[in-house]
Amino acid sequence: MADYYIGLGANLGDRESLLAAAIREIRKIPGLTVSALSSLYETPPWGKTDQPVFYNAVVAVETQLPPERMLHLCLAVEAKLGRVRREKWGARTIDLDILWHRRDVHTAELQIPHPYLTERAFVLVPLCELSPQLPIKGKRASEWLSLLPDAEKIKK
Ligand SMILES: Nc1ncnc2c1ncn2[C@@H]1O[C@H](COP(=O)(O)OP(=O)(O)OP(=O)(O)O)[C@@H](O)[C@H]1O
Ligand SMILES: Nc1nc2c(c(=O)[nH]1)N=C(CO)CN2
Repeated sequence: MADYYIGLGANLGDRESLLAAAIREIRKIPGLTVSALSSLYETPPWGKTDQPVFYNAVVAVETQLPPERMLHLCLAVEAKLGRVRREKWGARTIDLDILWHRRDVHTAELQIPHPYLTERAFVLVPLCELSPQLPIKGKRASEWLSLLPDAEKIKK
């Protein structure tokens, strides 16, 4: 089990290069190690379905950095890679979400586990590749995934 799991998504531009660039930027952050990378997945848009197909992946991170600092570092990586916020759940060049941390966080700015984690096969499939036993809200990650009907639409 890692200290953090971070979800990466992109559905605009060169999606594979953008995810690779985001992982490079995360690796550059002092005081942090990326200990595992999931496969890259092609995933149908969730939530707002009239937008391009996404690429998604998850990285496992080891660090003592606190969650608020991790959020600001993730937002800085998004800004560096040209993320423009237009609409909720809309198309984006890059999105970094803090999916899970060793301790839960519930502040105005940050919710960990990520509020939609257990509803999103595009997150749970790569997360389960890394850590199927991860405890999330009283169940294992793999149990949450088994409850989702659209898991087979997530392709490596
Ligand atoms: N676990 C989390 N990881 C990242 N951002 C979070 C988290 N919890 C709350 N937030 C807040 O969400 C904001 C980012 O929202 P963003 O525009 O990326 O939403 P979205 O990607 O469209 O939707 P979603 O958050 O459902 O994936 C951040 O500025 C942050 O304050
Ligand atoms: N497949 C997929 N769908 C999404 C994604 C995403 O990363 N992948 N991100 C969203 C908002 O964060 C909304 N919908």
